[in-house]
Amino acid sequence: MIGKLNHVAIAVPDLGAAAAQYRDTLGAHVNPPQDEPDHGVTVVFIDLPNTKIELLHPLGDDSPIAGFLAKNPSGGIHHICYEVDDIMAARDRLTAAGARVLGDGTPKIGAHGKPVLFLHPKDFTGTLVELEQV
Ligand SMILES: CC[C@H](C(=O)O)C(=O)SCCNC(=O)CCNC(=O)[C@H](O)C(C)(C)COP(=O)(O)OP(=O)(O)OC[C@H]1O[C@@H](n2cnc3c(N)ncnc32)[C@H](O)[C@@H]1OP(=O)(O)O
Ligand SMILES: [Co+2]
Repeated sequence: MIGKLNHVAIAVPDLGAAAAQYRDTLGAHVNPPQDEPDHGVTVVFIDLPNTKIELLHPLGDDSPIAGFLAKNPSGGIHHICYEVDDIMAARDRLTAAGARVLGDGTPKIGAHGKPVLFLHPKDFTGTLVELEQV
């Protein structure tokens, strides 16, 4: 069911500083910031030869990553995103297996304009998993 690793997301306290570090210190191709109000974050995608890094910063008062950054003020790896062919079939398979799909189970449109879902970290060895239909 899960396919390629689409991205690894890192929550950061200072988006500009983190983007500059990836651009200048690590020499990576850094894309401009994208506000994603529907998700409560601003994201910066960094293109790597085999996947992407997604830098995340809270947007608005009710960001789902605010708690994570409060617990990890220097930032940290927030989630990993796997690609799936059929997100509804994936959701139904995961729900049947007893995994918690976050929200009401209805995919949202993510930063790449594709449907995404999130799975509770406590059900996947302490790791927040995002699925993106490609
Ligand atoms: C623009 C879309 C973009 C894209 O790629 O397209 C995105 O990726 S948007 C990314 C931001 N959106 C989300 O993360 C949505 C899903 N996340 C959530 O709903 C919350 O973050 C949630 C429910 C995972 C955690 O929320 P919160 O921290 O407020 O809840 P708790 O404090 O109750 O946490 C419960 C429990 O889980 C641990 N936790 C929280 N976040 C993470 C994490 N990222 N990785 C691992 N573990 C996490 C937290 O420490 C609690 O554990 P406990 O042992 O009980 O302390
Ligand atoms: Co993501």
